[in-house]
Amino acid sequence: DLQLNYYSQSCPRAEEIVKEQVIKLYHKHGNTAVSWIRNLFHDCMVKSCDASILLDTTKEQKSEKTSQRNFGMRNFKYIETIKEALENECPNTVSCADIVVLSARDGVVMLGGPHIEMKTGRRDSKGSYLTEVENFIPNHNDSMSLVLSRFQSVGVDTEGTVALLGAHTVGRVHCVNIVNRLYPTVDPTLDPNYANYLKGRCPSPNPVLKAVEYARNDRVTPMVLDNVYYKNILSNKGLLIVDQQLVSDPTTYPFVEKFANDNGYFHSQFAKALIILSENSPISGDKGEIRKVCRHVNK
Ligand code: HEM
Ligand SMILES: [Ca+2]
Repeated sequence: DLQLNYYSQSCPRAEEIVKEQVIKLYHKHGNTAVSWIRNLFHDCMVKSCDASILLDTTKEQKSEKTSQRNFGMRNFKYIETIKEALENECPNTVSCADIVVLSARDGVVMLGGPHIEMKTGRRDSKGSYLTEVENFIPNHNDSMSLVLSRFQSVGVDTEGTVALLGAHTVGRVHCVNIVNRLYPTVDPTLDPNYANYLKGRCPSPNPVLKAVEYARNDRVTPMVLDNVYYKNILSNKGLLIVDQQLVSDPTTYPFVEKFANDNGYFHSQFAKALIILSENSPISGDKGEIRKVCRHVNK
């Protein structure tokens, strides 16, 4: 079972080592901290927090990273940097799944979010679940009722879902995920000045998939995990359809207002929901394994 400080006997400095590495990496590549938060969602949502997202494609199976829903995910190689630091001190002890969770926790702090107590003791999957990804991770233009039901299935309620989407207060979105709101006509729910900015970022209606054309999720404080996201969507400056729907849907709107008015309250609800997500069906006992390298299963 998961517990606080699971490694206190087997690797007393485990959490400290993860934090040191997250801080170091943040100072070299600030966007690593952003990636760690997205990693937690894309790993934990699909079956369990079991580091299945981290596995590379092999002869036997294709990586979850190849799913369209995981498009744009980056910095996986730096997970290995964290893992190597842990292996140096305590070989074969700390799971990649716990690295996913602890690095997200520390990434949140680097981006000015709350410190969140997270349990550890997860084990790593022995395979990936590419074909399952689309059953769990919603698309950027799915309906709010589908989004809410997906999160409900892992125990996150409506308020928690609205809080978790606040993660879109950091990072970027590639033009492929935006152009459907700009061309041939501008989505009427989009602020016209903001639409012009987005057209400047994404000048072509048919962007090349891998082109480095993207817009910041939040232009005001793009590297701070704050409630500006909610202020943006209240003024029709949501980037994705799913973001903007939080305002137009009457079940989510009250929470948008609450979070927009109170950053501390947003942080507390974000923390609560991230813990629930991080505890989604962990692998424990003698199932799974502790990977030696996060991108492939043990030989
Ligand atoms: C309905 C739920 C969600 C959908 C449909 C969704 C969709 C997306 C899309 C399409 C992108 C842009 C990818 C790209 O073009 O590069 C993105 C980025 C991001 N998402 Fe989500 N997301 C959802 C929920 C979440 C949650 C719950 C979190 C974390 C708690 C999260 C964290 C992030 C982060 C941090 C980025 C920026 C990544 C970067 O800059 O590298 N998302 N999301
Ligand atoms: Ca997973």
